[in-house]
Amino acid sequence: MASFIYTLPPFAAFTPISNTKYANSINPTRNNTITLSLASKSNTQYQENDDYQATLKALNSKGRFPRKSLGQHYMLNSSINEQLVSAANVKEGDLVLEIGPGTGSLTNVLVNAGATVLAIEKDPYMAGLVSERFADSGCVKVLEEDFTRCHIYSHMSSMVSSKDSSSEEPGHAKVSNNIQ
Ligand SMILES: C[S@@+](CC[C@H](N)C(=O)[O-])C[C@H]1O[C@@H](n2cnc3c(N)ncnc32)[C@H](O)[C@@H]1O
Repeated sequence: MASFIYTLPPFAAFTPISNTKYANSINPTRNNTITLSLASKSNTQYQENDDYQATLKALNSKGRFPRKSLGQHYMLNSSINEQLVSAANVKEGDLVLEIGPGTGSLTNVLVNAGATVLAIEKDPYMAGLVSERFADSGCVKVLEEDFTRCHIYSHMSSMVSSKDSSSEEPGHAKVSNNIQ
């Protein structure tokens, strides 16, 4: 598994920020029952806690198991996601392409950092889940697609233009993922 966030000084070179191997994630070989309950947003954060217990509880009720074929295992430690986002220096106004949001735990931290997120998720169930989770946020667009077949540029550029027209100082475009 590779876990990293790339920072693109507007559409320039990639710089890997971090690599976490299987730490604090649900192993798909474990017999965990998985359901994701959708948290309500607080005043400043979309969801305050995405830690192990919260995620297990969330993954519990719909009998949903991680699919090995899609390399599904989920980050259960919100502080690691916070470190990733901090290391990538994600700031208010940034536009982040997130490949494979899964449960949306990293998405949540990105949103709380002030980013707008384009999340591309191949699994229809997880895509629906993330869409629902962030439906009210106004800053997450979810595409149910295989990122290798997705016309990322057109989606990113349409989001960049809409952001540029609404802000005085455009942010950076960044890419994050945690896929196997
Ligand atoms: C290892 S999980 C990580 C989920 C989440 N980022 C986390 O850290 O908890 C990888 C995610 O990528 C998705 N995925 C795998 N291959 C993909 C592809 N080709 N295009 C889009 N999403 C993909 C999986 O369905 C899964 O939700």
